[in-house]
Amino acid sequence: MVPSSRRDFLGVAGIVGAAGLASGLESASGAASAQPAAEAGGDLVDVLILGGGYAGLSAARHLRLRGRKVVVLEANDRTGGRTRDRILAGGRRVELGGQYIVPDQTRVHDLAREMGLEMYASWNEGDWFLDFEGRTARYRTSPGQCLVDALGQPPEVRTEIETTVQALSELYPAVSAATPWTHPKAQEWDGLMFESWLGDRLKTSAALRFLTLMTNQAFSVEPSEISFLQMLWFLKTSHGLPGWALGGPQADRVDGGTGLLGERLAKLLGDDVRVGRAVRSVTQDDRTVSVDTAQGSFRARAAVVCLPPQLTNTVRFDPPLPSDLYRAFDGLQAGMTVKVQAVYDRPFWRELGWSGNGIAFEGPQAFTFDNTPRGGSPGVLLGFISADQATKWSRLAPELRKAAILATWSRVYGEPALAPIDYFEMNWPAETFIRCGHGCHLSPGLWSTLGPAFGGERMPRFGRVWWASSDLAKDWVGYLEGAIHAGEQVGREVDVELG
Ligand SMILES: Cc1cc2nc3c(=O)[nH]c(=O)nc-3n(C[C@H](O)[C@H](O)[C@H](O)COP(=O)(O)OP(=O)(O)OC[C@H]3O[C@@H](n4cnc5c(N)ncnc54)[C@H](O)[C@@H]3O)c2cc1C
Repeated sequence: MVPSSRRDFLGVAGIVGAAGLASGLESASGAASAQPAAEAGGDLVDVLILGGGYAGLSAARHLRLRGRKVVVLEANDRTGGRTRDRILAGGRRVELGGQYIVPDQTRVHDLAREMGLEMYASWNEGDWFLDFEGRTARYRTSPGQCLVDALGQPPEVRTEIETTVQALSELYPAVSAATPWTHPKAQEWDGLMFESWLGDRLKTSAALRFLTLMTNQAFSVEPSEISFLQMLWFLKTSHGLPGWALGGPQADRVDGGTGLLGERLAKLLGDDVRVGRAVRSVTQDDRTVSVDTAQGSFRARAAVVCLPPQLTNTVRFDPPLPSDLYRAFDGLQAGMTVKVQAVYDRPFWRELGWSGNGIAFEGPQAFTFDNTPRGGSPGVLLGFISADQATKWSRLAPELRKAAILATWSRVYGEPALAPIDYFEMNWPAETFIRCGHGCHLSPGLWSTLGPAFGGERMPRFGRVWWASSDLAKDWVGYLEGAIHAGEQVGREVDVELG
């Protein structure tokens, strides 16, 4: 496809303010076929994709399906980004990163089907535990049911929690996922910390603790780190509060793991995926983009940066990024999530009537889920350590952390929980090429001023360089669905511009 008119095309160029860089993609098209193999990196390809997570792989696949020649440059020695499986003794896999998929996330469901993998429901039979203020409650949960009753608190706590969740639910739909700064109250809400908004409403400390924990778990942040606008935007792009964060059951899983799903997607692209290629710099002129790695240079007519976006400024851009785009990326703060898992020969807690799911307000791992692979063996307990708890516990010696985590589980499930046959942790913010948990958020006050740099309805762009990642998606931000959504959207936008 070609831009509908020269004027439309220049309109896009005007948006990115790229000092003339955006013009000329159409003529580069001719140049690509007439003058291939122009430099050390080999052939001039259509599009270089920087980063081989779900966003990068989805963009590459989309462009490949439209006949574009693409090369994916991935820094790590594997693709998949924030997904990865660990293969247990016996060959079953468990997920170390993103794993749960809700029914509405149709892109992941479709991808799993296409890659020959089935989805299955997370385990939710049996009782949940709730550790709160020195008391362990045992309760049953079902879709739509909230754990508030199990807190054992006076009725006003329940009322405060319910009315606050209701107030959020009424406000977030009016915030645009693509252009949150256009809301009439955007500036006011971007200057208001979510913590202050909660503090003004809540009179009981139990309600505040509950809503803080929910924020930590659902979005990997503290209410003191984000503006009220950021919170409403999170809710908008996540389609509301996830049911599990209120004590409902977890979503579905991919049989074999989301790591395997990413591996199959990468396999489709074959040799066009190059691992071990950490991008150091991106240079563009009005015809091509050159990308430099320690293992050589590559050249294309366009490039898509699919890194975790808060790592954008670890790459040198020539010409430099416009100041608003640079500052917008610079203003992204990483959320914190660490996953810990203990493996047992069988899910023995199920025999005691426990589901293997629960919530501990005091434990390092606030949420626990039964992560046993489909088929029921071996038994796996999964814990999430999030936000400030993750920062605090990451500083401690691994033995201390492990002891505290297993102690939480043994208080509920008894002594066998202290003796797993395998135990492992995945600290995503400590990973060199990830450096964040589920995702990231903009520092308070920046949405209303710098938000437009992220492209509005379109993906961010500077000349011949575009961006895509789950954190920049226009829907399902911070989810695998968002990564695919962003990858496909950028694929469409680049394809149109290449003509
Ligand atoms: C602990 C945890 C739990 C999660 N749980 C869920 C869940 O249950 N459900 C869900 O849907 N989502 C979940 N997510 C979120 C989901 O995993 C992410 O949204 C998604 O994987 C992000 O994909 P991406 O392609 O945008 O980015 P990434 O997966 O981060 O990919 C970016 C890629 O860029 C590469 N890279 C970095 N620097 C360079 C460089 N200089 N040069 C070249 N390559 C580079 C990285 O190595 C990486 O492969 C979770 C995430 C975490 C961390």
